[in-house]
Amino acid sequence: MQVGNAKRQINANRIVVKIGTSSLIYPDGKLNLKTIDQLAFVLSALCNQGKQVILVSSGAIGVGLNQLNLTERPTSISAQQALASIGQSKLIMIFNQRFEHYGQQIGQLLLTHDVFDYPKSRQNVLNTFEKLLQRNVIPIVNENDSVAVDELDHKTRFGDNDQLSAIVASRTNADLLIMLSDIDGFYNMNPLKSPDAALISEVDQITPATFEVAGGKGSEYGTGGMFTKLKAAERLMNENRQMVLANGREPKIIFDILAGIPVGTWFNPLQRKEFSSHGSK
Ligand SMILES: Nc1ncnc2c1ncn2[C@@H]1O[C@H](COP(=O)(O)OP(=O)(O)O)[C@@H](O)[C@H]1O
Ligand SMILES: N[C@@H](CCC(=O)OP(=O)(O)O)C(=O)O
Repeated sequence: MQVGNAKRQINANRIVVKIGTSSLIYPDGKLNLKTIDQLAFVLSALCNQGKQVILVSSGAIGVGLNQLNLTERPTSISAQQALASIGQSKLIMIFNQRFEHYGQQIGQLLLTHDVFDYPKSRQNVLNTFEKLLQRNVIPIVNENDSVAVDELDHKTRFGDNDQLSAIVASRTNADLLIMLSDIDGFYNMNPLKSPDAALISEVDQITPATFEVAGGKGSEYGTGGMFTKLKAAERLMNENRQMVLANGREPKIIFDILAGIPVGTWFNPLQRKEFSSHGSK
C-alpha cells in the first residue's frame, strides 16, 4: 500500500463503471436524480469521445422500496425478489429517459451466475456485449435478482454487483473498472468507525492485511461494504487489470479518473508498474 499524488498512467478505451445503491438513493430512500442525470451525461460524453462503456448499476431493490414507500428492506427472499422486479423496471426507465436526453442508446442485461458458468450462454452474452458496444450502445447490467437463487445444488447468484462488475470487466476484456461508491476511496481503517482513517491513494497488491481493514456496508442500502470491493480489485489485479474506487456523488469524477488525476484509490497491479517502468508501455 502506498499514498501518492503523482499523475496516474491510465489509458482506458473499454471501461466498466459500477455504481452502488448508496450513490443512487439518498439515505431517506428518495432517488438521487442529480447523480443519475450526471452519470448519464458523463457516460454519454465518453461514448461520443469514442470510448466503449458498460454500466453495472445496482439499485433495483432500493428503487423498489422507494416505489412502494417502504423504508425497511424485507427479510424474505421472495419479497426482495418482487421488489427487485418493481425497482429494476423503474430504474431502467429512468436511465432510459436520462440517456435519451443526451442522445445515447442503452441496452439492459440482467445476468445470473450460470450465464457465465456454461460456455454456450457465456459466449452468447459476450457476443451481445460486443454487438452493443460496436453499435455505440451502453449495456446496463444488473444481477437478475428476481430469478437468482442460491441453494446448495442451484447456485446462480453473484451475490453482489462488486463481484459482478469485476467478472464483466474481466470477461469483456475491459481496460479499467471504475467503482463508484458513497465513500472517497479505500481507507486504512473503516472511516465509519475511525475518524482518523486516511485515504489510500494507490494499492499495488492485495494481501490478507488489506482485507483486515475492510469493514462492512456504510448505509441501509449498501450490501457488501469494502470487502466485496477488495475482492473485485483482487480478481482484476490478478489479471493485470486496473480498478479505481471513487466517490459516486459527482460522477463527473470519471473525467478526472480518466485524465490520470489522483482521486479515489487506484488499484494498480505491481506487474503493470514493472512493465511500464521498463518503458514498454
Ligand atoms: N477501509 C474502508 N475504507 C472505506 N470504506 C469502508 C472501509 N471499511 C468499510 N467501509 C464502508 O464501506 C462502505 C461502502 O460499501 P457499500 O455500503 O456496500 O456501498 P455501495 O452501495 O457503494 O456498494 C462505505 O460507506 C464505508 O462505510
Ligand atoms: N442487485 C442488487 C444490488 C446488489 C448490490 O451489490 O448492491 P450495492 O452494494 O449497492 O452495489 C440491486 O439491484 O438491488
